Amino acid sequence: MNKAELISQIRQKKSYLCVGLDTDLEKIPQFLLEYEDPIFEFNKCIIDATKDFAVAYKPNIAFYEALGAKGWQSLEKTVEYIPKDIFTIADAKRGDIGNTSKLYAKAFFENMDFDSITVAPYMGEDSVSPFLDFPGKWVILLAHTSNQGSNDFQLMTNREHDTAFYEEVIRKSRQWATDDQLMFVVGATRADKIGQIREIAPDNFFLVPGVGAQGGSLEEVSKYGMNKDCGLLVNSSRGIIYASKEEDFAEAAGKEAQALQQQMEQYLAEFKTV
Ligand SMILES: O=C(O)c1cc(=O)[nH]c(=O)n1[C@@H]1O[C@H](COP(=O)(O)O)[C@@H](O)[C@H]1O
Repeated sequence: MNKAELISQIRQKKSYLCVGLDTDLEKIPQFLLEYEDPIFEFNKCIIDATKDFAVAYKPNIAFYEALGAKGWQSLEKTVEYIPKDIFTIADAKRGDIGNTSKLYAKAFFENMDFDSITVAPYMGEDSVSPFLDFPGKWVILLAHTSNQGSNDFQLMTNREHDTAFYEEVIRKSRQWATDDQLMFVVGATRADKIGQIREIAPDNFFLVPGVGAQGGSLEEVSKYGMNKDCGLLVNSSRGIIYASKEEDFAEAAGKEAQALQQQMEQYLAEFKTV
């Protein structure tokens, strides 16, 4: 999916919601365990209930990999089930020497038809560029993440330029790809920094996880992070998919997604720059 199509979807649905499919056998309603593929059954119900409010889905690959071959099958079926006009993110956080990255890219862009993949920037340009060789596919580079440990390296200062490491990641990687192929991860718990990050990357989309279970503020990230195209995909995983652990789980997820979409509609009217 290209940038114009993504923006058009955001306009139509008045939403920049990404639903995180972090599907865990221990957390899904236990009656689903009777199905042949409980993970896919759960995802299918969640997708049906949330697809009118969401512009993206982000399965976190760890939840599928942990289940071995069966988990990969559930993931493949899930990606195929997501409506084609909705953006898909393989949250795999990959990146390795060039020939290895190329095979990671094949796994997620060819064997499975994901639109994008999350990539760790630590190994540098030749670990990221193989993902960019796939026309129409996106790299979502970790910049300033939502977790506590992000302080360990991402905030280290480059004394020469007086910039933080995560800023260097953004500045440098913007030379490798246009904003048609490159997004950045900025945690919702970093709302205090998002305005400054927007100045460094005015036209790139940001994937913003950390709303919901991690306590990030949707209002703050929208206020300081939005650009003229919206420029945000805000993810919530547990806050939506585990809104109820009973038989009404899909309905509850739909309600949660709708509530976020309604706030987003308001923020799009209030904060989107012209
Ligand atoms: O790349 C990510 O998606 C990601 C980056 C980050 O900085 N923080 C973060 O929580 N995530 C992912 O976003 C999801 C957040 O899930 P919830 O906290 O349940 O909404 C998980 O799949 C995380 O792996």
